[in-house]
This record gives sequence, structure tokens and C-alpha cells, in this order.
Amino acid sequence: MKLNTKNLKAIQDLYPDELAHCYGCGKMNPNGFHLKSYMVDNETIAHFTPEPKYTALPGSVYGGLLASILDCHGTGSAAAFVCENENIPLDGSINIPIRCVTASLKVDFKAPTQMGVALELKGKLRSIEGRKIWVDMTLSANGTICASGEILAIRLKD
Ligand SMILES: CCCCCCCCCCCC(=O)SCCNC(=O)CCNC(=O)[C@H](O)C(C)(C)COP(=O)(O)OP(=O)(O)OC[C@H]1O[C@@H](n2cnc3c(N)ncnc32)[C@H](O)[C@@H]1OP(=O)(O)O
Repeated sequence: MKLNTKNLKAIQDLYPDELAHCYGCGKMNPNGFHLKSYMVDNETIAHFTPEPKYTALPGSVYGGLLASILDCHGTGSAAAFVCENENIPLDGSINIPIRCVTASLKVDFKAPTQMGVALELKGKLRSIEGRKIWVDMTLSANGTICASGEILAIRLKD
């Protein structure tokens, strides 16, 4: 699915600058992946095209890279779902005051992930219990789900 991001704000771009140095998704990290996730109709979505240097077997993407982008999509999604739950706007009018880090990440690799195409990551909220947020994710290439993930993100205390 081609995502028109013209009127959307990436969740990670709503982190304040001083907390935006993550290698996977921080806008302040000049060497990072700059993963950008968006909330669309109660699910989160991100696209990312790996560079050929992240090759596993020729023509397919290295699993550690896939886990890395699922990690950042998961924590960003968790923060966004908490914001939705608490009526905190995601429209860019404020930096979001919610910080989530990964406590647990599980990835199942289901099929080789084709190199050279835009990967699509999706996240759905499973549940929020206190500071614990569980998000279920998929990672697809050309419409084929190549990996699924589940993350337990913890909302940091103020
Ligand atoms: C600066 C921000 C920038 C934020 C900006 C965003 C940056 C993006 C980050 C990208 C993603 C990453 O790579 S993040 C980096 C990788 N992750 C980390 O470094 C996190 C390291 N771990 C920690 O710092 C800590 O363990 C925390 C924060 C996760 C939890 O510590 P805590 O705050 O003291 O809370 P704690 O009481 O221990 O746990 C809260 C509840 O979660 C449960 N819990 C905790 N860990 C687990 C676990 N692995 N599996 C199951 N359950 C768990 C506990 O049982 C408890 O349940 P109950 O008793 O309440 O029922």
C-alpha cells in the first residue's frame, strides 16, 4: 500500500529532540535508519527500504535489521496507542509526552524478505495494562508477510 504521508506526522518526529537519538528511529541521529511510523485508522504503519549492505542470503534482508525496525516501530506504536487512549494529539501540535522502551521483543521469521523493495510494517494494539503496552506487528514485502513480531513496551515514569 502506498501511504500518502502529506498530512500525517511521524510518531518518532513527535519525540522531543533531546530524546530523539535512537539509531533506529531518532531524527537527531545522523547515522541512523530514521524509521517513521504513522497512525492510520487505529493501526500504525511504516515503510522502509533496506540498503543492500543489510543482506543475509543474496537477495534477502538480514534478520537483525528486520528485528531492529520492528523494535522501533513497536515502541513508536506503543507511544502512539497510549496517546490515542489518553486523547493526546498526534497531529504535531505538541511533542508527545509519552516515552516507551522495549522490555521484550519476539520476532518470527516466516519467509525470506526480498531485498530492494519497500517493506511495510504494521502494528496493532493488543492491550494496555498500566505501564505495559503489547503491540502485534507484521512486516511484509510485496504483500507477503515475511515476519511477525510482538513487543512489550514499558511506559517510562515521568
Ligand atoms: C529515554 C527514553 C527515550 C524514549 C524515546 C524512544 C526511543 C525508541 C527506542 C527504540 C526501542 C529500543 O531499542 S529501547 C532500548 C532497549 N530497551 C532497554 O534498554 C530497556 C531496558 N530495561 C529497562 O530500562 C527497564 O527494565 C524497564 C524500563 C523496561 C522497566 O523497568 P521499570 O520502569 O523499573 O519497571 P518494572 O517495574 O521493572 O516493570 C514494569 C512492569 O513491566 C514488567 N516487565 C518488565 N520487563 C519485562 C519483560 N522483559 N517481560 C515481561 N514483563 C516485564 C514488570 O514485571 C512490571 O509488571 P507489573 O509488576 O507492573 O505487572
